[in-house]
Amino acid sequence: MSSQFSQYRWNNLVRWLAQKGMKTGPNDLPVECRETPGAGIGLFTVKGCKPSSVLFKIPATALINVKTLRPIYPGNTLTAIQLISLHLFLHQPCGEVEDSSDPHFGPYISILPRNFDSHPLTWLVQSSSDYHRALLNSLPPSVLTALRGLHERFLQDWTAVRAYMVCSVFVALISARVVKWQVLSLLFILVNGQSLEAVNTRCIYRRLKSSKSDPDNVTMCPILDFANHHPHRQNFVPAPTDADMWDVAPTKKLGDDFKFVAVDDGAIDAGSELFLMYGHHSNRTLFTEYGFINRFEENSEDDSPPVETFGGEVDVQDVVEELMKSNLTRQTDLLQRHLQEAGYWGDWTLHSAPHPAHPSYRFITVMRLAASALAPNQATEADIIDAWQEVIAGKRDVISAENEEKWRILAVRICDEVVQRSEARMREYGECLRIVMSSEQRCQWVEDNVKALWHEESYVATLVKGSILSGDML
Ligand SMILES: C[S@@+](CC[C@H](N)C(=O)[O-])C[C@H]1O[C@@H](n2cnc3c(N)ncnc32)[C@H](O)[C@@H]1O
Repeated sequence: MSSQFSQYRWNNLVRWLAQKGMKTGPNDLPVECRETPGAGIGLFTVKGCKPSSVLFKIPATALINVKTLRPIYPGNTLTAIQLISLHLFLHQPCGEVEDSSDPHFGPYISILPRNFDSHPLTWLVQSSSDYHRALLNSLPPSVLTALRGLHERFLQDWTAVRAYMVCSVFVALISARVVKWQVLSLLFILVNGQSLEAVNTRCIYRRLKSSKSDPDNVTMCPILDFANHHPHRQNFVPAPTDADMWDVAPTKKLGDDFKFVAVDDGAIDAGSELFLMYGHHSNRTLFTEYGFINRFEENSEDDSPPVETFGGEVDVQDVVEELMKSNLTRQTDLLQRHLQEAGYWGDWTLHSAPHPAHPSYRFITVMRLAASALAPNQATEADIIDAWQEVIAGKRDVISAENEEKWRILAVRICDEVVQRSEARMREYGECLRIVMSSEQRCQWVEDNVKALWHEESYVATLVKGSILSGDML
């Protein structure tokens, strides 16, 4: 979006919010949206804000969620994500220039991004481009697995939304009151099958239902929507509502207004970017769900290498599975069954922080079992499993001192494998993309993200190996 358009659409948004009763005068709304390098649009303060001061309060009627949408689509059984996706899909503006004609949320929908080419889900949904296919093939296996999981969820949501729209068209035809959008949308679905990434990347938790954990407790919220993520510099937060404090559903029909306040441990200077922390997510999750990653930060003081400030994490399930298959051919299925029954299958991760770098307990647990099964001793299968289960149950600390030594050797092998693989893939990567696309059509930011994911694999595995060998990690 050009800055001219973003200013025009921002003014429209603020005017619309004012019509809904929001205080938007120069002394009431100390924020504005601005372009940020590498992160699209961000939210910035236009004047200094005191700790705990109210930054803005969005009227409940301007939020897009189950409470505000259900009356527009009566009788549906869609989830919040599906309902919001449906509404955005039906009212997304065509092209770059037009605005949304939605009578309910038009100015808000008009300011949302319209291009999701940098989001990896787009690469899967529209895998027609050679470049997107090459990027997908370049992802670390654990990232691709997570992305395929997200794609599955996307397809389920899309199927539900589509079924609802087709059904609405038939109902309208039968009652001979065919509304224009319904016919148009049916054509759209049959011809296109559009993607709905906007929803996933822009929803925030909001208590709307009687149960705290109801998945429909999400909302899209104008203005807040421009807040980018920072792994440790969150400077504002949603203010808790009565519903949050009393752990009940909100009493008002559309829920409460949504208020945001500066954090209480520091003032915010004028011109600062306002950051939220989207969660303590690994880069694998940030990349698949939101399309960006936490980057290593350049060290401006001297020439030392960029520093990691977010806690690197690598999922090594595919490497562990490969090791089991090639060394424990006959026992692999049995080990998998026992790990699954005990709830320890998968999610085997290595971490660079907190110091010392370390593998997760789940990883250690699978290593103990694999090392035990690999050991050339007289123990029966039943003995091996019994001893391992006693460790999980806390009845003994370890299987044996020897097993502790052996799993560490295995873990180091896995770290070496991760490092070698990521170094090889980083070497091949640039060449592989150059072959499919000329440089003008490529996106450097996206390619750097993929490279950084590989770099993180090698960085974290090297540190974990160091901790194991030095004995830092007991
Ligand atoms: C809620 S929106 C934030 C506003 C967004 N930057 C925009 O231009 O509309 C979330 C999206 O912003 C981008 N984003 C957020 N934090 C980021 C960061 N730290 N670095 C890069 N992109 C970021 C990602 O594309 C993410 O999916």
